[in-house]
Amino acid sequence: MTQFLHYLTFPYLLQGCLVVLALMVLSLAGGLVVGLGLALASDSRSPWLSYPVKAYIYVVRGTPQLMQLILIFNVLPETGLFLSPFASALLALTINETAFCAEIIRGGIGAVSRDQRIAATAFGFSRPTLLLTITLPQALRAIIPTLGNEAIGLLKSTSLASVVGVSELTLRSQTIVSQNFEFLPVLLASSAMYIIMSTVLAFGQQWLEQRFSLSEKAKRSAANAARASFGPLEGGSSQVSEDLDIVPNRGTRAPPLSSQAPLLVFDAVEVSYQATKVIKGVDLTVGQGEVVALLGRSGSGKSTLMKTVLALTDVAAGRVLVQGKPIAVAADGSALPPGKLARSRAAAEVGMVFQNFALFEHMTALENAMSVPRFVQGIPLNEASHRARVALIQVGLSGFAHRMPHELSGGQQQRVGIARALAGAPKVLIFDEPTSALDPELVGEVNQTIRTLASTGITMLLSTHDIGFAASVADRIVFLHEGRILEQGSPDILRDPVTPEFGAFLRLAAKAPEAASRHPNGALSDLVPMQ
Ligand SMILES: Nc1ncnc2c1ncn2[C@@H]1O[C@H](COP(=O)(O)OP(=O)(O)OP(=O)(O)O)[C@@H](O)[C@H]1O
Repeated sequence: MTQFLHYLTFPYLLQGCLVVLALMVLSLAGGLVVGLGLALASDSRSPWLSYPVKAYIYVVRGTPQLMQLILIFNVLPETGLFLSPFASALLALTINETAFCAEIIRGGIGAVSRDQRIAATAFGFSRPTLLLTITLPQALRAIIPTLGNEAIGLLKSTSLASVVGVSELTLRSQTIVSQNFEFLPVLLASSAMYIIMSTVLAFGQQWLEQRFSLSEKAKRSAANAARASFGPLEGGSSQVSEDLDIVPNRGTRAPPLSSQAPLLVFDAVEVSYQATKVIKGVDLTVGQGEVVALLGRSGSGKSTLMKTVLALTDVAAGRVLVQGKPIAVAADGSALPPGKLARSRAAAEVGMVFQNFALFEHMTALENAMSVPRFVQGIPLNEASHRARVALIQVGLSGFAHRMPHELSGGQQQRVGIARALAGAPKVLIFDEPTSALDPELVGEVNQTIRTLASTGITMLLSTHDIGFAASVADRIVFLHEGRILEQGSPDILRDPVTPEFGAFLRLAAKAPEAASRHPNGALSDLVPMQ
């Protein structure tokens, strides 16, 4: 025991631990930095980039680390590059780490929901901003456990450096043993040192997991909210009513300003997925201040048509104009490159609300609402926060600003989604079936929020399966069937469908009792013909 304790505190072995830690920390850091680049390149759409990177990862992961170490130590001098044993070992370990970290990071990025990335793209986040503010923070949180494992594995792998003469812990233990033959105390002491270092790493991993967990962030946000009250916006100060004029609530809906140029124009739009045409020549305009509701069966193309507004899906023929301009096309008719396309989306002043909310899960309600002013419009922090708070008040969620999405009901999450769209001060709001992912009892609060917004005179294009709601909110109903507009007109067309397809659609919808119960002014059957 005395011998064991003697070696456990033996400076020669402790210095070996420092070499182990230096090798581990430096190669992991290098592996993470290069691995991030490799992860992004391996997911690149360009095969010239992705295939070589995939091949590199395949080869590095498939060869023994010891062989890589010996190869680098012996082959590099033949090319005229002489590295110390430590540098050779560090290079070999780092190369190995790049491949493993690339795959770990790629897995983390893949774990971030696609909906969030689509939402950020729709709002005009540039690719680097999307990566830094949405994808990486969530990916890193997801990979902490795997990364902890990787760090511990790497700590042990540093012992391989002993074969090229790096004087790390294993080599130092062997040196002592070869001189005094005290195998047991020396090897037990060095093993205990490895275990102590691994334990520190495991605690570090646990701390990081805790620190970056969503529930921990929720606790911190709640504590912050308790410390600093919500501020002057709460309680209906005059500042609030002034600020709410971002979207002034006039109580009753202003008539559409049809004399002005339309905000949205769909001109003979066609969209195909692979060989299947799903939008087949749609002509539609949405005037300023108009609320247009798209109705149609599931699969009729409502979401696809809405996605064309922000160029989230390619248009095969025709054009879509927002405020008179195409989003994805340059003046010379060429397609905009990604950076310019993101700026074009941001400049379009379109706010979008998604079927599945697509909230940024690592951000509080306030941060979600701040995201567009802050990361897309470059508005300073204080003003972005102010705008976001105003938007949260508009959707009736001022008391929930510091809640994380997972602490909100579906209806509240969707209202945060609406606040996020509003905080960018859009000219047009697009709602893609905003209530279809909600339990029936939560639909009312979201519909009421949309109705209130509609009464302010903001331009809206919305798709819904809820005919009663469409009738109560829209100036114009548009019926889409198999990618074509079959009928459109005032909500009165709901009482008097012309085409058999629209009649059949309305009868089918009228049979759904939950749809009828959602209609604010009575049963849906009052509105639609029952044949
Ligand atoms: N990414 C895609 N790849 C291939 N086909 C797709 C894709 N997205 C949609 N489609 C197809 O395009 C058609 C229109 O889909 P879309 O989602 O626009 O309909 P929708 O009217 O919004 O339906 P729902 O009311 O169920 O949301 C459907 O046949 C659908 O299967």
